[in-house]
Amino acid sequence: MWYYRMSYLQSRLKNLLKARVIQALEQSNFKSLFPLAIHRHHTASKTQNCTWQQHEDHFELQYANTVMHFDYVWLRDHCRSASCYNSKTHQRSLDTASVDLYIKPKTIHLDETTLFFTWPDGHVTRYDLDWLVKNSYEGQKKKVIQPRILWNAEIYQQAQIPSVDFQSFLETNEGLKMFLQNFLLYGIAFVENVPPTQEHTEKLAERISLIRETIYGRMWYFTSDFSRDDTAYTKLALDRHTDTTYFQEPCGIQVFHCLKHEGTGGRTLLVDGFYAAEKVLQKAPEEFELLSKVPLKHEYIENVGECHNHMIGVGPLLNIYPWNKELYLIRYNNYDRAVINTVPYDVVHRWYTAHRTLTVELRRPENELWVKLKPGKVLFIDNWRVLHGRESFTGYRQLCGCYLTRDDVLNTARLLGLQA
Ligand SMILES: C[N+](C)(C)CCCC[C@H](N)C(=O)O
Ligand SMILES: O=C(O)CCC(=O)C(=O)O
Ligand SMILES: [Fe+2]
Repeated sequence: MWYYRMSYLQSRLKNLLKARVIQALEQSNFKSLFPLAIHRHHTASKTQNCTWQQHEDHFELQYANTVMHFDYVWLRDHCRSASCYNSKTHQRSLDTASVDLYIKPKTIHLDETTLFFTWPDGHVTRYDLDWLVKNSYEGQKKKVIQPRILWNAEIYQQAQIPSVDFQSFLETNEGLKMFLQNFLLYGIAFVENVPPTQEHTEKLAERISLIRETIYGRMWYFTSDFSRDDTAYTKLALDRHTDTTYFQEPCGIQVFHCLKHEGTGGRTLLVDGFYAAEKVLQKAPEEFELLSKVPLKHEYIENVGECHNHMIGVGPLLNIYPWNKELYLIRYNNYDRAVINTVPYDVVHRWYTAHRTLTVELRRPENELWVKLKPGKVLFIDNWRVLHGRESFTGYRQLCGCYLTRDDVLNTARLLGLQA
């Protein structure tokens, strides 16, 4: 919690200082020096109800049931006029460092749904009111970046999500879009009737993304042959985990295709990490907070044959966007978690308590979705959200797959009109 307190205190201190400064200014009659002290404007028209106030250090706008606060530098920086912004490349041309940090508008006026700011040098900026609502901090705070359906086994099974057919995935935008929509909502999705070869699996992957090459290769192909220093390359059971927690940026998506299994066992376990984390948030919010604030290391050390690797990734178990507290990444791999030496003893004890609470949620049998991967059925897993594991097995089992770069999967989804 000490991470949290530091920044909280800092911001309290800042606010206190700000209040003091304003008080001091008012007491010594400095107010008259600032002609813009506070200007209130009420504009009620037939179509919109918009009110604004010009404060000393920011612009306050009420519109579409939202009270918004805009810094003047921010407003000047976001001018979309032809000289400040290239709307063809969608890039800023304005040199932000040339803006006076104490800039204030000379005049402000509203015309229909557009606000006009005239700056001291005469430059005019137009802001569409809806654009401001959409891009204000207050507007963003109320929104989720990624809509999701959190699930346990029953919720997932009841949803009866269809698998997408290989042909329709490769050849139609509808097939691909349906697949991606399900993938974004649930964090897992299946493609069926895939010819059981590495080449066809690669084709699938390339349809939605770039393949993320790692120390395991580009497309990997593995059996229980101990070829690498990792339990994945055995017949042992693997408890739920996310992969590559020891990368600074864990792989975004994992693709699995079981090409062959002559034997018993070997089912795949899937658990929605965000569903479990949400339960922790409801039951013990301070534990959720701790898991999202305490950074830890995960580590991969290997010395086998030609493979010499030492990877270290640092980050908290739960990663959230600070402005809306939305979860976007869970790192959970008890096998690969490194020595904890970055956390003082009293915090570490509370961290273990929080880790236990999360583990209890992740291990509830009702949260476990078990599937048997078969040749022809390819599974895509959001490795930032859904944990996977496997049952021990007998006999010869061959799995192929790859990791995908997350940015490129999301890019494909956005190009198809999905929110991602
Ligand atoms: C998928 N593939 C077999 C290539 C890699 C396995 C990586 C296993 C590692 N312990 C981790 O969880 O990251
Ligand atoms: O063998 C399996 O089904 C999965 C093993 C595993 O966790 C992995 O390869 O990442
Ligand atoms: Fe794994």
